[in-house]
Amino acid sequence: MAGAAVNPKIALDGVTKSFDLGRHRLVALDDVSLEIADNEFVTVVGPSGCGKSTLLNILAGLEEPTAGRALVDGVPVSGPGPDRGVIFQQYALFPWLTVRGNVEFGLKIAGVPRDERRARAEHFIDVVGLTYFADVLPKALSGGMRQRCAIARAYAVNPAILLMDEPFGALDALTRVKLQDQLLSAWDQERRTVLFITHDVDEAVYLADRVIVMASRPGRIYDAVEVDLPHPRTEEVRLSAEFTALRNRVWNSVYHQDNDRALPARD
Ligand SMILES: Nc1ncnc2c1ncn2[C@@H]1O[C@H](COP(=O)(O)OP(=O)(O)OP(=O)(O)O)[C@@H](O)[C@H]1O
Repeated sequence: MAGAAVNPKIALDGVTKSFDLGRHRLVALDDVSLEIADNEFVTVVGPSGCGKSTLLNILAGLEEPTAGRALVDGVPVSGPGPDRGVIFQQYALFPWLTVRGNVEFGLKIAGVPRDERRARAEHFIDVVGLTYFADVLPKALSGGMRQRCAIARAYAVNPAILLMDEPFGALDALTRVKLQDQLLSAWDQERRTVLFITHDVDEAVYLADRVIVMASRPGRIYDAVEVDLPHPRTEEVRLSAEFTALRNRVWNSVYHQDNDRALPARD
């Protein structure tokens, strides 16, 4: 099993997911087992179609495995829940609500009283650096700012787990780097268990405690790379020889995959 924690926050136990495509059956995930510790930041990289989103959707409770189990705190996932905040590439903000309104929305649904709602929203709007934009509508925000708003909204409901599916994929390189730093600084302040999907190997290494590399046909875990770079992650870390070595290691694992190999299961 890739990563064995004592009491894992998240566990995938022999998860297989296949889709019926009429005359064919597509195995999107084949016997995937993975454990993620509480407050661990795990990134997932791999070629297009290797099942990254399927894996995240199963954990989010949006898809059901065909075989095997997804567990959170030892309890099988049976649908979406407030313990798991999900952030997709397309920031799904309500266009008719201000930044504050968007961030408060989930709290309102959760029945959080007005004053506490306000205070919590304010705090997380601050954390993502949108203080001066709290009262504007999403249409007045740039793409990066909208994504920061989505992050504040996910953080505000205080989920123990953040599931992020290429959240910075649509952004320019500079905004992306800034959001990576902001996400890490938010994570340093308010630790969460994070599963973060990306196509960007540098991003995967920079953010993670551990990078999971997947392979396709069938989708499976191919490699797991521990990232022992210091925190806080700074530009110095990003430019260090240690970072480059890890990045090259992950790059090789993603782009020079040996089709017969899969990470052997640990006992
Ligand atoms: N609802 C579905 N019905 C049929 N096939 C699906 C469905 N969802 C995913 N698949 C297939 O499962 C495989 C894995 O898809 P998935 O989106 O999980 O891959 P991915 O690694 O996230 O890809 P990408 O990096 O391109 O976003 C793909 O071959 C895809 O076509």
